Amino acid sequence: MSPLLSARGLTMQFRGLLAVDGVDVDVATGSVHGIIGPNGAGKTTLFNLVSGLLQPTSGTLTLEGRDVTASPPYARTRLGLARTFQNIRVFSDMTALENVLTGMHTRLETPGWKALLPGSGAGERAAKAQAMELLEFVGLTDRANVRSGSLAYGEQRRLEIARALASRPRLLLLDEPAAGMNPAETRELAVLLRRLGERDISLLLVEHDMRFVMDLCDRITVLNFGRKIAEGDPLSIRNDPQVIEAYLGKKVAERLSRMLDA
Ligand SMILES: Nc1ncnc2c1ncn2[C@@H]1O[C@H](COP(=O)(O)OP(=O)(O)OP(=O)(O)O)[C@@H](O)[C@H]1O
Repeated sequence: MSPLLSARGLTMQFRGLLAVDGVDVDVATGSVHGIIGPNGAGKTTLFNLVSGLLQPTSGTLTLEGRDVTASPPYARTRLGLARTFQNIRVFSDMTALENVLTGMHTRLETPGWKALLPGSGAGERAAKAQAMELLEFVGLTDRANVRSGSLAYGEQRRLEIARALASRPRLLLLDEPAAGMNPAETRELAVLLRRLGERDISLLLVEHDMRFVMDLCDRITVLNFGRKIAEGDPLSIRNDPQVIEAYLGKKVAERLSRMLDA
């Protein structure tokens, strides 16, 4: 089966700096794929290239076999790509339900926000029912009519995911989904993300929380100084000497390896 998302030689140069340097990545249908790497490795830049916020200096990107290298973000959304942001972006003055309805505008004939207007009848009811189903899926049914700005942090993150799901993505990009969460919220999030597979949604995520990444991902790509230095399942990545060295520095990695060998 051809990959859902495929990057070939993806490169992004900011003036003299190669933030992403000739990266090849395939995200398989049905997989949870993590991107990790030390600070400044190029993870966010890679993510912005995939979602279309940045145009690569060179390289190609295909989504289900279609070349989307030059497509703007909204066109990628129509083709099945959705994302959440590191700094949660919900509309804090809208209710949770209204936020999810805004996420439907890419695929509804009656845009989500219009469905909120009185008198839009069947369209309004159908859109609300779908939005409520998504709120139920993320565990926020009883918060539907609460102003989003007053939700707890972990709830806002789940709301952002519900809104992203409203565009019916095939691939959901999550930028540091566990950032700022307490351990209980992180565990709940992992359970929720695993259940996305039941909906035929694949995941590509950037994350610093190693335990979260190792527990959740089927496959991990490791970047360092913009280059891909390793790729594989969590166990092989955990034991990869180049990955250990990238995180710990050469000297510490060598000392650790000597200690483990002794
Ligand atoms: N718009 C930009 N202009 C110039 N340089 C940039 C720009 N965006 C990122 N960079 C540089 O590109 C490199 C990669 O940055 P990026 O934010 O992609 O790394 P990262 O792996 O996401 O880091 P972190 O884990 O700290 O978020 C860094 O050296 C960064 O300073």
